Amino acid sequence: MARFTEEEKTLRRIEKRFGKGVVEYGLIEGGDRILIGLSGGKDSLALVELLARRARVFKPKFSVVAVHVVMKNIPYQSDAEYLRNFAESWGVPFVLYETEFDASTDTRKSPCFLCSWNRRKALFTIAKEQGCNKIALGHHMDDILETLLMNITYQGAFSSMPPRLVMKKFDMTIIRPMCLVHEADLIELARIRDYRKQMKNCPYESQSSRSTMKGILHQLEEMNPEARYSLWGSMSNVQDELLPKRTEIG
Ligand SMILES: Nc1ncnc2c1ncn2[C@@H]1O[C@H](COP(=O)(O)OP(=O)(O)OP(=O)(O)O)[C@@H](O)[C@H]1O
Repeated sequence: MARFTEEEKTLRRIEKRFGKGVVEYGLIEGGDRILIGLSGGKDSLALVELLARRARVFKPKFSVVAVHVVMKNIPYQSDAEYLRNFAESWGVPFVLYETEFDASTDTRKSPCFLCSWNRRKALFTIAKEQGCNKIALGHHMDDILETLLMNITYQGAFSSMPPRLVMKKFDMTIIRPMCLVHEADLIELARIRDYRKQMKNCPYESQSSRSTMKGILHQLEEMNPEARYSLWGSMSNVQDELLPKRTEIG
């Protein structure tokens, strides 16, 4: 019987969960042209690799193109040449898109909100320019579960980031093909492949409540090793009749 090394096992696990997410949530169809948002972080680097490999073997055919958006007014640094070489080494065409926004026009909104809103807008613009019908983002299972816990805790809403979001108004679909891939495996992949770390991260970035939630997710998994699967399952097992419902007044 074939024996696999720990590295091979990690790679096979990632491929398996990636494929399962793609199929289970119907993320890729023949003829798709998918724009990959490549931030330079480990997750979107992995996404380029996984989608590129699948594009080679998947029938019916689909195609991919990667874009890195640079917000010129935010002093973070990314190595665009590294990203270009990385994408092209997987046979994925690479686009660098520079844009900026004026934070003084809306001082009520935080720079992070404005930056991500403008980045999202840029992704839609490039997707249209590149003839893409889908935009793929590098969120993984842990991101989605942390967002679920954050939305329950801070927004009082049972919601998260769906694997597939059809935006009719923009004639565009957002997909998260790594929705079933675990972050621990992506950390391991980054080590195996020796992905280069982002040169300088955004100075405004505050990850505090997200990293606290990451800790809480780990604590839940210590209590119950199956906790992440229960949390995931809860999103498609909402037992409406067992939840509080206000009676209409008047
Ligand atoms: N500057 C960017 N250019 C293109 N796509 C981006 C950019 N920043 C983020 N994205 C897309 O949005 C996703 C979520 O962004 P987020 O900032 O949460 O991730 P990240 O921590 O920067 O990096 P990663 O998810 O790649 O490790 C990324 O995985 C990527 O697909």
